[in-house]
Amino acid sequence: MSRNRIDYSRYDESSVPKRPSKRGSRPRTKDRPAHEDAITGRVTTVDRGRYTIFLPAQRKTKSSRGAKARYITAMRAREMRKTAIVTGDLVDVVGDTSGDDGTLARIVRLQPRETVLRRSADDTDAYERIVVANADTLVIVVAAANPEPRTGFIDRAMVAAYDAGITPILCITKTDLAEPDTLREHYAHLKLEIYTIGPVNTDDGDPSLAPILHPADLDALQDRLSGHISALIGPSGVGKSTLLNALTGAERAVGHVNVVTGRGRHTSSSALAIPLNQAGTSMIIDTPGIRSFGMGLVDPDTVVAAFEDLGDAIVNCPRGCTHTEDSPGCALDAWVAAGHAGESGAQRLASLRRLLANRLESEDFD
Ligand SMILES: Nc1nc2c(ncn2[C@@H]2O[C@H](COP(=O)(O)OP(=O)(O)OP(=O)(O)O)[C@@H](O)[C@H]2O)c(=O)[nH]1
Ligand SMILES: [Zn+2]
Repeated sequence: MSRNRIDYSRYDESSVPKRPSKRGSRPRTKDRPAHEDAITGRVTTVDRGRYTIFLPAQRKTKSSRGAKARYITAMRAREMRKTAIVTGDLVDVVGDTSGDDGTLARIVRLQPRETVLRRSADDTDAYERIVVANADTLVIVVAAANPEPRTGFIDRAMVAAYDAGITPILCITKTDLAEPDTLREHYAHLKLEIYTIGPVNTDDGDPSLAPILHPADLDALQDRLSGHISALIGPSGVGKSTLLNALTGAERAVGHVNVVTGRGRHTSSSALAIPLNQAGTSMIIDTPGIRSFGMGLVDPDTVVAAFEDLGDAIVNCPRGCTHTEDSPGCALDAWVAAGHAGESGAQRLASLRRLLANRLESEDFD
């Protein structure tokens, strides 16, 4: 599908072309530099020029001895110094890739990104910077109560996800404190996938005890996240750490290293990817310190196109149509009136337009 996308490179030096397809990931032979022996891993976190990289387990073959999953620390090779590399990036590394203490490998290539999430510009930085690469799922975490869920937050996170080509899912925590029904209804027409998470030790227990999350709730979410690279975002206090610990706790022995950072406690404000399996095909990416996703560059066409029963309508819209209620000649109204979006098409369109309008509000996450 070809869309008129904004040229992000004008805004952010760290942009790289999106990967057209899984197959096109190898650079063309004429461009392929040396380093044929490089191996590929995923950046799990970045701290002051040092990249922690998860190398998945490699099966033993005739030409290779195989290897256990491990973390290594690397820096960028000289020719990569101007290339921004973020959590979630797939990189090719050479040098000492043993992961032994004190070793430092070199990143010689950045693989094309499938998706990017940007954090918004703020007082300290005028640019929307890429903070997570290659996530295919965005888990939007809100509490049923304490703090009260805010639909504005959820809406903007959804728009950021759709714009980035990422599937958003909603995870409602603290279901012991309130029924999540109102939220469910609010999003029913958008067909947003919703998971609920509650504790087994409700109210009557000692409030100083950490909540133990319900295994059935966790299983359902874990199943959904398996085989995916998922970024987690949520306002402060919703129980994100509790959830992350529950989801990843059982897997801390992966690769026999501290799976959280590979190197002790996580202190940088960079996003942090936590592998859930040895193959590195399932990961959860925590996004601490990211208050909101960058939406200054959101393309309304891309967001509408994410809705399969509405996206086809917009070829008939005037050039530059923003698809809002007051956009003159927006073809979505006629499309829905003609029944192309089904019986609840009107509500669905209203919900979509609410998303598009809410993205322009500059409210922070917390
Ligand atoms: N009642 C109830 N409390 C919970 C639940 N999950 C977490 N909490 C409590 O909510 C508070 C916040 O939980 P955290 O896991 O620290 O939340 P967080 O989202 O990581 O918060 P920040 O660190 O501020 O970002 C803690 O006191 C938890 O014990 C739950 O399911 N029910
Ligand atoms: Zn339109």
